[in-house]
Amino acid sequence: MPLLETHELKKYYGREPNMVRALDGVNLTVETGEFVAVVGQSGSGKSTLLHMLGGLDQPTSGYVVVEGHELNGMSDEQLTIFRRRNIGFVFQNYNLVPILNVYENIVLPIELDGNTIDTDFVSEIVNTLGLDGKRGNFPNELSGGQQQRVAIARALATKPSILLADEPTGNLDSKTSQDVLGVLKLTSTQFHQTIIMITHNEQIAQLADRIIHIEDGKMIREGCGRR
Ligand SMILES: Nc1ncnc2c1ncn2[C@@H]1O[C@H](COP(=O)(O)OP(=O)(O)OP(=O)(O)O)[C@@H](O)[C@H]1O
Repeated sequence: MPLLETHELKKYYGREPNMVRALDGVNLTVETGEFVAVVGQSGSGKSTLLHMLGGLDQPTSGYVVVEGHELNGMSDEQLTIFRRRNIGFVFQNYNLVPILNVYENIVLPIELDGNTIDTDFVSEIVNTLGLDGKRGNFPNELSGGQQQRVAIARALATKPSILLADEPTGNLDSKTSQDVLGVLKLTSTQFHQTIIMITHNEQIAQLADRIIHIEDGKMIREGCGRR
């Protein structure tokens, strides 16, 4: 069974004659441990797809199955819990909590779910992501690249089935982008973490195992990255 599967996924906004077909019949299958990049131009439907995969929004028709759970049948409350336990999100703007330090930001989702912190695992993440010396720092004391590392660490801390990254290097210069992408790649190999990353940048997408091109809400072709 694939880790994630979509079937004829559609998301339409508005009504005819002005209806926007943001997603128009996407059939996608992702296996455990894969690093998949979804590439497309602005307005091609990338964010809409990611929102559907992460249960942040409901499709017009079609469905998404993650680890055997069909997201579309879930109530908002069930979805919130499902997301917290199964999906790690990394956004362009980091979304860190400014009044919490690095360590507190990383373990926050675990605490919100009422779980005991696996301190060995969190330490492994913190060390792997090069944040050991920054545990007590606050987000405003970190560079953009460091903040994104914290966001990635936070996403990994709950051991999610899937990490969804939405233009994770969109706010970073090219050198820092390479650094953060290296961290994502390391995450994929070291923790065997399944990752779906969206980007408009072909070069960035090359880092993934598999590249899916999307245009006008449709998957137009698929290829392999450079690895
Ligand atoms: N809430 C909404 N209401 C109406 N139209 C929307 C809404 N959200 C997205 N769209 C439209 O759906 C299409 C796909 O948008 P989406 O944000 O998924 O594209 P994208 O590939 O992520 O673009 P970008 O790279 O610029 O973020 C666009 O035409 C957009 O204008």
